[in-house]
Formats: sequence, C-alpha cells, structure tokens
Amino acid sequence: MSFSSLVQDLSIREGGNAPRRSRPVPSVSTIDDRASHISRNTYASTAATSVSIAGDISSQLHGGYHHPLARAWQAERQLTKSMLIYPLFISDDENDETLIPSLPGQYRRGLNKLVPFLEPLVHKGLRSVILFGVPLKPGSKDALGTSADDPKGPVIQAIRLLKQRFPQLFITVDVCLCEYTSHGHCGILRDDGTLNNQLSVDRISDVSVAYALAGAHCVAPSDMNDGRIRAIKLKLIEEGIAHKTLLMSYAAKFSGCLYGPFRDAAGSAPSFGDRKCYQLPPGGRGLARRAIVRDIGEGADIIMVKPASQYLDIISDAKELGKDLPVAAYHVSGEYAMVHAAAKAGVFDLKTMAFEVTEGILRAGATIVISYFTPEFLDWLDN
Ligand SMILES: NCc1[nH]cc(CCC(=O)O)c1CC(=O)O
Ligand SMILES: [Zn+2]
Ligand SMILES: [Zn+2]
Repeated sequence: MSFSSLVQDLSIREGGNAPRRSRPVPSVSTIDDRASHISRNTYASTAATSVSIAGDISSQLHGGYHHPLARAWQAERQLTKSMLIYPLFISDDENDETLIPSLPGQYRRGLNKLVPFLEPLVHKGLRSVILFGVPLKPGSKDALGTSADDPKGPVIQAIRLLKQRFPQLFITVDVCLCEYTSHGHCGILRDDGTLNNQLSVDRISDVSVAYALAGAHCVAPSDMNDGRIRAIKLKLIEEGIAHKTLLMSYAAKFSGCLYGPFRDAAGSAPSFGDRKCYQLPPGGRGLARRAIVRDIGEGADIIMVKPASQYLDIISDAKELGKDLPVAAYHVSGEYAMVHAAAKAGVFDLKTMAFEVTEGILRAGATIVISYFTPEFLDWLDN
C-alpha cells in the first residue's frame, strides 16, 4: 500500500461521515508517526520538498482523546444524574394516565399513578422533579387562576404526597397562572387584555408561598411579570420560610414556537393573543441579559434559561453575569419533540442526539438541566 493511500485511508477512518471501504484499513498503530498529521491536501507539497515535520508537535491533538476516558476528560463538565430535573404533569383526575400525543413517551398523571411511576425512577437515581398542575375538571379555571393554590388541587396534594413517599426527592414547582386562568394568560388581565403586573405579581407570590408552605423545596415562577422575584422573596421571608425555599427564576424565557406540546399537555394555550409582550423576543440578547441581572438583584437563587438549544449564547451570558449562581436550562417540549421526530425519521440516533444536545447545554454553562429525557438518561448514564 502506498503512503498516500495509507494517509487517505486514515483520514476516511477518522472522518466518521465518509462511507466505509471494503478494503481493510490499517490500524493506527502501524502508521508512521509522521503520517498521522499530514492531511491528504498537504501531503503532496510537503513530500515534494521533503520538509521535516517530526519536530512539529503543536498539530498533534488526536493523542489527547484517543481513549474513551481521555475524551471524557476533555469535557469541562459531564452530565450526572444530580444535574437532571424531570417535568411532571399532574392532573386533578386521580386515576388519569394519558399519553400526550405531541410529547412522545410523556404522560399526564393523576395522584394515584404518581408513586408507582416514580418509584423505579427514584431507585435508578432520580433526584429532582418539577411539577405542573393540569386542572381538567369543568369550572376549575377562572379569570384570576383561583385554583392554582387550591389546597385540594393536584399540585399541593402532589407536593405532600411526594414529600412523604420520597423524602430524598427535591421538589420544584413551576409557578404560573396560565394553567388555571380561563383566558390562558400567565397573570391577571386588565380590561384591554394586557397583564396587570401588580395584581399578577401579588397573586404569583401568594401561590409561591402556598407551594412552599406545602413543602416544595423550590418555587420557579415562569410567568415573566416584572418584579415577581423580589415580591416572592419578600413574602417567603415574611412567612419565615425563605431559609428553606430555593427561588429559581425563569429569568430568560423566550417566546416562540417551542412550547406547543407543553400547552397541549397542560391545556394552557392562551385563548386569544400570544405571550410576546411578556416572554422575551427571540433576538433579544440584551434584554435577556438585563432580565438576568435584574433577577439576580431581586434575590433569585438560580437563573434559568429557556428554551435551551436555540439559546446557548444566553446560557453562557447567564453564567458570565451570574458567576456565583448555578444556571439551569430548560430543554423544552418542542425541543424534545423535534429530537424525537428527527430520530424517528432516521436523521440520527435518539440517544446520541440526546447526549449531544445536553452536552452542548452543559458546555454553554448550565449545571442543571430540566429534561423530558431524564428517565432515559438514568438508564443511559448507568451504561
Ligand atoms: N408558563 C407556563 C410554562 N412553564 C413552562 C412552560 C414550557 C415548558 C415546555 O415547553 O416544556 C410553560 C409554557 C408557556 O409559557 O407557554
Ligand atoms: Zn409556568
Ligand atoms: Zn404561564
């Protein structure tokens, strides 16, 4: 075999995407040291002038990641089970267990189905969940979102149940009104259909305190009203529970089309208009940075960016602006559904992509990932 075809074979071998040849490929160790970093394109000229390249050590990278463990060492941080938060949809029908068509493999569950479902996951190392309430009963929605903190409602009941059955499980609760309002918006509205910020913030902070008093370890307001972090923090202090309640802000939450499957699951699509006047415009990096700085100043313990894969620059901004705070990223329903759809269409392997996208999120700066892939990751991380 000629030297040039050997080099060519090597580049094909390492190219990954190139089709495999039927001809046996020499193992890397049989190839002369000097050959391994000559690309096919540069070979002709270097060979012609017989330039010595033996002393050129700066172009040698492959040795640093040949072994699987060495590749793992190249990552700034690696996904671990404790980084994952699993979203759960809890409906007010106790025996409900309904597959959400647009969210492959995810179910809406009633209280009776929760413990049997979670038991094996907790045994596999599930550390944390985030709860979303889904009121299905007729009459459970009104203009003020009254049922959000109903002591007999699904969320407060679920907090109590999970605390009792899984004392080690960290329970986060999403705080918003859109699941509970008749109009499907994330707060209380004025007559002109815009958000009444003051009334909304008062209500959101009352609901947060109700969840925390029921035992939630963390409250995560996703409503995007101005000033809610400060209001919630102050009410938690007033109630004497600020010291044991983590406040996670959906600080940089963008409007867009990636929450569709979630709204199917939660029945929380707005009945008119959209959320563009309170969720951030997708191009608004500066606005996101201001929202992050503001929420840190108002007392957020963790900053969240959402969605994740389209907003990796914002995750890295959050890490830079909040050097001393953990950053969470929400890989949202639409992102999850896209990965599933593409895998189903044969574009890529589901598991490989789930890891690639999650590693991208970690690389950008997050150390907490809210992911619908959590149950799969618990298995995958064991192998
Ligand atoms: N405000 C409620 C809320 N909390 C989390 C999500 C989205 C999560 C997902 O898509 O997975 C939403 C939907 C929305 O804002 O419309
Ligand atoms: Zn919400
Ligand atoms: Zn909402």
